[in-house]
Amino acid sequence: MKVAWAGSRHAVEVADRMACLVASDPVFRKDTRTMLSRKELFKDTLKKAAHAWKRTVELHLTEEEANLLRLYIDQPGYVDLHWVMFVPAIKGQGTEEQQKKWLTMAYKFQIIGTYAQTELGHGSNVQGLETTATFDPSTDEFIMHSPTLTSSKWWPGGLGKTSTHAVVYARLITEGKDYGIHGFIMQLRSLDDHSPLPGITIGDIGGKFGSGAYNSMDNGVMRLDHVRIPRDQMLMRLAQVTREGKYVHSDVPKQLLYGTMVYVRQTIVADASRALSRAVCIAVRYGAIRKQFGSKAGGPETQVLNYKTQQSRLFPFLASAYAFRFVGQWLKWLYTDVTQKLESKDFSTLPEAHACTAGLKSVTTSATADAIEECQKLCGGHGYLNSSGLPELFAVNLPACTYEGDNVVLLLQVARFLMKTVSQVASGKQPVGTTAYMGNIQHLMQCKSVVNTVEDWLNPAAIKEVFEARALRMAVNCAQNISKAPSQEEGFSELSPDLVEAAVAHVQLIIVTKFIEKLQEDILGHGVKEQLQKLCGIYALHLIHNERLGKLYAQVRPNAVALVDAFDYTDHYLGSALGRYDGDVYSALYKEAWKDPLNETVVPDGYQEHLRPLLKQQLKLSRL
Ligand SMILES: CC/C=C\C/C=C\C/C=C\C/C=C\CC/C=C/C(=O)SCCNC(=O)CCNC(=O)[C@H](O)C(C)(C)COP(=O)(O)OP(=O)(O)OC[C@H]1O[C@@H](n2cnc3c(N)ncnc32)[C@H](O)[C@@H]1OP(=O)(O)O
Ligand SMILES: Cc1cc2nc3c(=O)[nH]c(=O)nc-3n(C[C@H](O)[C@H](O)[C@H](O)COP(=O)(O)OP(=O)(O)OC[C@H]3O[C@@H](n4cnc5c(N)ncnc54)[C@H](O)[C@@H]3O)c2cc1C
Repeated sequence: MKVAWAGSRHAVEVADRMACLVASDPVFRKDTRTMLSRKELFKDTLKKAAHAWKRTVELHLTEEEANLLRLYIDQPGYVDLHWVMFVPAIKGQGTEEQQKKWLTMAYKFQIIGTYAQTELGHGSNVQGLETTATFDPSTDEFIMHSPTLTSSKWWPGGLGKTSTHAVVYARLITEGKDYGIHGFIMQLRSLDDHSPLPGITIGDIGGKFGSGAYNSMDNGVMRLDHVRIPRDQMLMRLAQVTREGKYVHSDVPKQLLYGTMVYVRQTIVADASRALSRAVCIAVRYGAIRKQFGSKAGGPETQVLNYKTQQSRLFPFLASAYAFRFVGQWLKWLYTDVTQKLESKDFSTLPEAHACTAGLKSVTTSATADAIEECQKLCGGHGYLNSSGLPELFAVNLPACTYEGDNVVLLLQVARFLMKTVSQVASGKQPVGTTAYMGNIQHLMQCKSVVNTVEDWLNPAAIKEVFEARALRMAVNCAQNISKAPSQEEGFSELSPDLVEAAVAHVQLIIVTKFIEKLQEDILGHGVKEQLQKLCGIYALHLIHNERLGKLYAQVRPNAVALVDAFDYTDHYLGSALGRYDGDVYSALYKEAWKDPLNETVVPDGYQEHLRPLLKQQLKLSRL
């Protein structure tokens, strides 16, 4: 099962090696992270990032190994933005010459970069950004400027205190005309003493949700006051400004400007499955250890995992973790395929790639955030302790519902794609890829489900047809209702809640389909495929019909702990007293409690000042 989860034997081996490297290095300790002040936490992040880089160089780690090392350190920081957004933005939007110049420095960490798109006034509406980049032909430079308070860059990770450079998104103005949003490389801080360059005001935007968690990241604010940069720092793969100031657009779709977001959304699906699997691992292992009430008077107490209510709340998350993992692996393949096509100037699959990455990012991160919260409840009181690992896991993953595109805004993008596809089908065009099922409209609009029993849900053809019919009927229903509205735009706006539901149904169909396709592969190991078939059934059925699931849960229960062991997480990475591999939960909880700064003294600070006078006062009053 470990191989099925990881994707290959090689993936299991390299992940194990990197996880152990991190777990065995004292610099990467994280058990007291939630007790650090913001300043201490930030400094700890700087230390860990520098140490990780030192180890990467010393051990000559490959890119794959270095990425895993960063993942297992498990502490958001400026390096995430550098590798996940700054480098990909230059790769996707820079010319070969620009890539050579900037990536050479970025790969050696001679510069640290971030992705500065969002502003105080606009995040979702990228076309509404206000920062300007005005070309000055007299000096061959762009003047980068924040004309209003709301144009302040706001949120970019690593911007606050660390980044030396950024890809900054701004409105390109040349020859008096506004050509809309483009990317520019800017140096922000001195490479000698790290002070901001003239004209740049820069800082951290302040503490965020939860203790520890995303507070290790210095999300930043930046204002630009007529800062000049050379013309060749405009990213010029998609469009150029000539020496004379002429704007020239390449013959590529302008949406490629959004390419970095497509790339990152795809990686976020993998992150979501990992976060969900960690929460499920904690809740399942703890559920096997925690006992409450006896079945008979004097008999042994019951493991809480054996309660049917516990199973019906938890096993759909277990199934979802596997479902998201497999769809994430497929999405990575899709992204690679689209990128290769783009390189040979085939842009035909770009809209589908956008819809798939946007939709899957949205559905998987929303489900993951909800599930982590529920796992806290599934662990009872102990789940609410920081030492359970769940509060921090929740706080770190909650913003994934917002960053890289608000989840509702992204589902509306999927809905827009679906409405276009429905209208193309109506005019006789055969849809392809993940919308190919819409071509089967006559049948799917009328067919009746052949699913009657739990066993029917293990029949892939039956499952797929149910999900196809549901997604298609919801999309067609929306399209019909939009066509009755005074205008397309008004109809879309009025029906947006229904459109979001239709988009979710389409995305869930993709997830179910990719799970089924995974089951058609050669899967080694005794009983592994059978367990995955049950999980696929649970994932599909829990979205449609909760009542019939009890039988499947009972079949999964004997292997529940093994199914989470297959995630192959070290105790260090899981970071949970409740989810420990050895099950020694109570000693761990007890030991963790004594690490809290409040326990440094037996009598707390503040006793003499506040508590003692109060108690004495009350004592005096009672004696009167
Ligand atoms: C150890 C670490 C632990 C935990 C951390 C875990 C993981 C960390 C990993 C990664 C993440 C790291 C850090 C997070 C950092 C976060 C960064 C950010 O948030 S960056 C900012 C991201 N911002 C957004 O996503 C903004 C969202 N808005 C948009 O994308 C667009 O504006 C929107 C699509 C909503 C609207 O675009 P617009 O042009 O205004 O409108 P329109 O709808 O008309 O679209 C026009 C046309 O273009 C098509 N299209 C839109 N987007 C894309 C795209 N990306 N690709 C291709 N095509 C696109 C759209 O469909 C339409 O097409 P048609 O005209 O209909 O054909
Ligand atoms: C932790 C974190 C890290 C981030 N890192 C970065 C970074 O590194 N670089 C960067 O540039 N940005 C970053 N961001 C910013 C992030 O990309 C934006 O916050 C995100 O795109 C959402 O935009 P917004 O904040 O403007 O939300 P808004 O668009 O203001 O959303 C507010 C509400 O309005 C709703 N809404 C908005 N538009 C519509 C619509 N058309 N129809 C229906 N409902 C709508 C949304 O659903 C939401 O409920 C980060 C954000 C966070 C939280």
